[in-house]
Amino acid sequence: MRIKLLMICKLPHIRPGQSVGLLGGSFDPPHRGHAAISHAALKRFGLDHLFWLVSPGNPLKARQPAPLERRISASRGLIQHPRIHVSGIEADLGTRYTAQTLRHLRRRHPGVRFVWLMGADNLTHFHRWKDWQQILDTVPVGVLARPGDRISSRFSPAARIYRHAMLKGSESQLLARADSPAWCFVNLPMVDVSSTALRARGEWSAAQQG
Ligand SMILES: Nc1ncnc2c1ncn2[C@@H]1O[C@H](COP(=O)(O)OP(=O)(O)OP(=O)(O)O)[C@@H](O)[C@H]1O
Ligand SMILES: O=C(O)c1ccc[n+]([C@@H]2O[C@H](COP(=O)([O-])O)[C@@H](O)[C@H]2O)c1
Repeated sequence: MRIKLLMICKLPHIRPGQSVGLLGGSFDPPHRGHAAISHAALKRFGLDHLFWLVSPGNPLKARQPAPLERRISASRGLIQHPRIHVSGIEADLGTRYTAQTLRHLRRRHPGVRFVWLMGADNLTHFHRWKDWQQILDTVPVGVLARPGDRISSRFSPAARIYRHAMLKGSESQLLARADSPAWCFVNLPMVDVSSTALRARGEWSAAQQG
């Protein structure tokens, strides 16, 4: 039983020396914006693999998301790429906070270069996350531009406090192999879509079609 649990709690496909992006999110529902930043992150940060960590629930959001199985299945329907994998690893690990998830994954995958990925809106509020400085001090962070937050996020408390650790967009290929703290903001053609807007329009099931 214990052996089975340890196997489930590992991310498949990855090996020491590889660089692996982690995009955590509610994916309630998944949409084109998630796909666009994933493709951009693979390319701009030179990642070998990218995992969507479909979260049991954002610890800062009171609203209960749709059932995890539904969000995972919709995510798998939306993203089909040989190096992008959809996972419910946080539910398997029993973690909810990103710092906790990263601690588990780094322990279980020594030698793998994890990169935490997020849209610019999350950089704006990053200083409210549990152990946010520990995240930045231990794992490179890639931030993808998002409509509405592209400029303001760069003046957020986390961005200001860690300004010394910022790589230029033109240095994005260095991020995965950089010593922490290191973070990099990349611009990309932005996709103005959010799960909130899709839910408000009652488009949850149509979202898979993008
Ligand atoms: N259109 C987008 N452009 C850039 N980043 C995005 C976009 N949509 C989502 N992201 C990023 O993807 C990650 C997961 O996002 P999430 O699943 O919360 O989607 P969301 O559209 O932000 O949802 P909600 O509207 O419910 O907050 C977050 O880091 C978020 O910043
Ligand atoms: O660890 C935290 O304190 C924390 C606070 C807010 C959000 N997160 C994570 O950030 C990711 C994006 O969340 P969301 O709800 O914007 O999709 C998701 O993996 C959440 O678990 C994590």
